[in-house]
Amino acid sequence: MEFLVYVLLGSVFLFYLLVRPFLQPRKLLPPSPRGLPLIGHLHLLGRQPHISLQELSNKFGDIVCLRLGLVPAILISSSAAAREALKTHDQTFSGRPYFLLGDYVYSSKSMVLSPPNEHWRRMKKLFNAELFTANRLASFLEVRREELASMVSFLIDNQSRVVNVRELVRSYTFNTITRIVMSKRFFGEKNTVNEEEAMEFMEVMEEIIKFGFAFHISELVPAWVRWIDWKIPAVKRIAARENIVIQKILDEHRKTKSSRGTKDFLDILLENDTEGDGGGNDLDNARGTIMELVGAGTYTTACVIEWVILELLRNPDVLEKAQHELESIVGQTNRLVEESDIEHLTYLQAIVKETFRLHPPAPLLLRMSTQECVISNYHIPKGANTFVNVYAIGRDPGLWENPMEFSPERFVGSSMDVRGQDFELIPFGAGRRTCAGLTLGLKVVQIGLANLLHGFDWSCVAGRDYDVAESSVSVIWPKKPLEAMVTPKSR
Ligand code: HEM
Repeated sequence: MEFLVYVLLGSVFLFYLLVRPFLQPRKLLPPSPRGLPLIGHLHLLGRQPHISLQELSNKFGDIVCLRLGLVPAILISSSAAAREALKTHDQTFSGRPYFLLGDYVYSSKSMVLSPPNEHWRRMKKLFNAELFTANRLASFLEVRREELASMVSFLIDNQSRVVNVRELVRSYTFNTITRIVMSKRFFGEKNTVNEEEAMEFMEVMEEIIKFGFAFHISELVPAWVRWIDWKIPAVKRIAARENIVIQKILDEHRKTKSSRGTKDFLDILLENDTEGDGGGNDLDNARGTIMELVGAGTYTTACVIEWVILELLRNPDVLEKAQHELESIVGQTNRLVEESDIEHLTYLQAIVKETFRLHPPAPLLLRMSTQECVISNYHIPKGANTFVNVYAIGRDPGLWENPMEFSPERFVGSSMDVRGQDFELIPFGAGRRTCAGLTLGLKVVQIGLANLLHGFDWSCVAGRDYDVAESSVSVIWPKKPLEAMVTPKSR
């Protein structure tokens, strides 16, 4: 008898398990293309994922459900859905996907790659209260001026020669950011490091960026099987190399402390390092953060300036208008354009916005849903890697008239901005994971450009292509490094 009761209860329980999925209200997932076993939709990403994903959303809609390996993913490609995700559900989408790099190279002390954990919150507070305040940024005004002057004098010395614009602007943004972050200058005559050290730093940084932008098996499987990733030894080697480079910087930084008039970011990070071992040896926080700040702040700013110059060479009427504005606001003088001039240079600001619209350096925002939610009536599962396609939004014909045309005029008289409030244009992201260096990044771009355009005439090099093909790795540069003829204005 007892046995029969057990059998009956067991059968009822089994029946419940079988029918349970049908009793619950069905959750409507976003549409999804047909995937392959194991890899899911990975093969659809191609060499330029922002473009492949844009094509996918043209077919399947603003929100698409994907699977990358065994990890669920969501693709968002409209400004309305981006607003819902990054504003209405800001906290839910404040996660980042898992990156192998974050675990090993940054010892889980990355700001950019961390989930919204205690470490990230502490760093965010420090960034907002100490590093990126208006006063702190003002304390580096002279650094920015010196680097502008140095770029200008390089061009005067090399006038009427073909200039490699990528090298020129990369040196400018690199020197500016590394001086602010750690009082070091890597390029040019007055560099504070020797060539070998500069090469090593750049190589490590590029290795990290390249590694970070590739997919690795551990990023495509559940957490408990990440150990199978055969790239772990490679990432450990990169971490070891990075450690040596950073340790050198930290040792030297400590020695030169008394000679620094202004505190740099590293000084502040070290003063606030309560997570390290306190003995001045570990300093994981500072280690990861300085490399990240340099990585996040240099290539992005340099590539925007390069895209602007390329678009101006393709659109000489826009170039002429920008130079005309500069002459009328700054005057026909040989002085540097100052940061205080920028607010009056509205056409220049419109050019920068238009370039961000067509060529956002980071075309995909990478987030992770930290809990379930509903967007545009679709169910979004917890733990979904989420791509917001900033590139597709910037070229959406439903939002922009003649979206493929470079036309800064569309921003003249418009209050639309790049600071994360207008979801049609979010090159710096939006919400709580928005770019921490937004204000600094914009300053470096705008003032760099203003001086390049005010002081010099620009023209194409005969026989060179000036198309807008894009590179396929890391931040999105023009495919070929831009070259141009640059002549100082005769005044
Ligand atoms: C034109 C220049 C720049 C562009 C276009 C840019 C773009 C971005 C984007 C798209 C993100 C991800 C935002 C999101 O997920 O919503 C980001 C994050 C970040 N950026 Fe920038 N960035 C620029 C300059 C800088 C500079 C100059 C720095 C610092 C020196 C910086 C530091 C960071 C950091 C620390 C994060 C991570 C924030 C977090 O995860 O909480 N960026 N940036």
